[in-house]
Amino acid sequence: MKLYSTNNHDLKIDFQSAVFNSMPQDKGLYMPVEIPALEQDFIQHLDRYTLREIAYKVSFALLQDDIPANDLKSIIDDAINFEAPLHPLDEDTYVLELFHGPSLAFKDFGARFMSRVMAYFLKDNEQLLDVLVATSGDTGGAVALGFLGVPNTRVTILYPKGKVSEIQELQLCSNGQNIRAIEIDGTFDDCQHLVKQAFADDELNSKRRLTSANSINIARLIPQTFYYFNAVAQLFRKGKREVVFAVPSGNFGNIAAGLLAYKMGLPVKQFIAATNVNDTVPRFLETGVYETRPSVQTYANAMDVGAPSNWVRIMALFNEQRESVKEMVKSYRYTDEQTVQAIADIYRQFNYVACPHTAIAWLAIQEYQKQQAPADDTFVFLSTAHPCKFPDIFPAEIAAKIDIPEQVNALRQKEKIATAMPVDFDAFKAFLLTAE
Ligand SMILES: Cc1ncc(COP(=O)(O)O)c(C=O)c1O
Ligand SMILES: N[C@@H](CCOP(=O)(O)O)C(=O)O
Repeated sequence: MKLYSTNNHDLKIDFQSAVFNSMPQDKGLYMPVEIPALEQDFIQHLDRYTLREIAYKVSFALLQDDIPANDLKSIIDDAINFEAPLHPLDEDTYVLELFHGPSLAFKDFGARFMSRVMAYFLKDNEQLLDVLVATSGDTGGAVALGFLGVPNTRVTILYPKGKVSEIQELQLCSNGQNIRAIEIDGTFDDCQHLVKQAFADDELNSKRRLTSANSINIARLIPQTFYYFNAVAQLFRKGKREVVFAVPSGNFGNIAAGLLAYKMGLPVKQFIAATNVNDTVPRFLETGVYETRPSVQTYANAMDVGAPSNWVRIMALFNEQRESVKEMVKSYRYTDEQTVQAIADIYRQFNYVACPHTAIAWLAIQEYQKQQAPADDTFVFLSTAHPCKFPDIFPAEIAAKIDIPEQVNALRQKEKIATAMPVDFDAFKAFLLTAE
């Protein structure tokens, strides 16, 4: 697969280079030069395939020139070793549960695939790979588990102090080995900015081999297409064909992957990007003005992103045409009060406990339904994290219903180890240069 920079269409590189360089020097993002259309026979008969078979077919269409078929299959089988089931709320509404991986968030798809792809490409005796990741809550934990013990790699996680849940923090800060955490006295956007500054710093790049495990890295995006195909496969088995996906969105990597799947031929009627009050994208779609703002802290903390890095990819998928994006992507925003109310409503109506991010996607479906003429649609909202990661958000009655997975009980026994740091690039650079 050849990739170009969204800031310079003449700059083209191969997949392996894009994985290790993660971001072009011109600060664009890498996108496939050509998006392969999947065979109609495969699309029409998705229901015949398992998640892993789908993952292999989709990734092979993209990466056949980069990773031999058998190696790709081994990577998939190792990385995607958990399911993404659809849970019915009613006849036409389903939750796509993406939290059955080790870190209990959808990030496991991207992080596990990416770590295995990097390990595959890394050669013995190469310079240590410094993997940087900014997190607003979930990415860091998934990346930590994805890279834990991977030889020749070292992960540095930056997270905003006081803005992640206790369980998320333990997932970031209790790994040891080749994983270390920095607690930044700022917002997620500050963390993301520090990481981007590191990639642009000549001295740092001459002395360290840096790469990103954020969704700016194309290796994170590809595996996130798998579960959209697999959701449609599950719906086909139920005889359902017209699907509307609602995606809780922050950095817009998840929905960008859904739109990539759509461009590869996945039949989808509509995407809905649901945000909290960090509403850069819904404002842009309404007004045409793309204005990033400092992020605001909310209950859906992993979506507290004021400058969503993947939006440029979505614009690129639609040839920079806002009107075309608007046709395929509706976008609505919600406050914390609405989020808490939605959690209670979902619980009361369906006896289902949704995390705050997931609840926002459900709200967006309600809004979309109000605005459209009735149709024979099936609604799928993505559940991006296990509710146990956010125990403080739920009223006691609902919290009591949450099944706590074994790995969370084990986490609570562990010690938090993190380096405290202000929002100061010099301090971050010194840390990367001096620490062994
Ligand atoms: C639980 C959860 N929901 C939603 C999101 C938003 O996803 P994206 O940043 O891909 O838009 C995130 C973080 O990325 C998350 O951790
Ligand atoms: N919501 C994310 C923020 C990082 O986004 P990513 O798209 O780069 O993974 C998180 O949970 O950390």
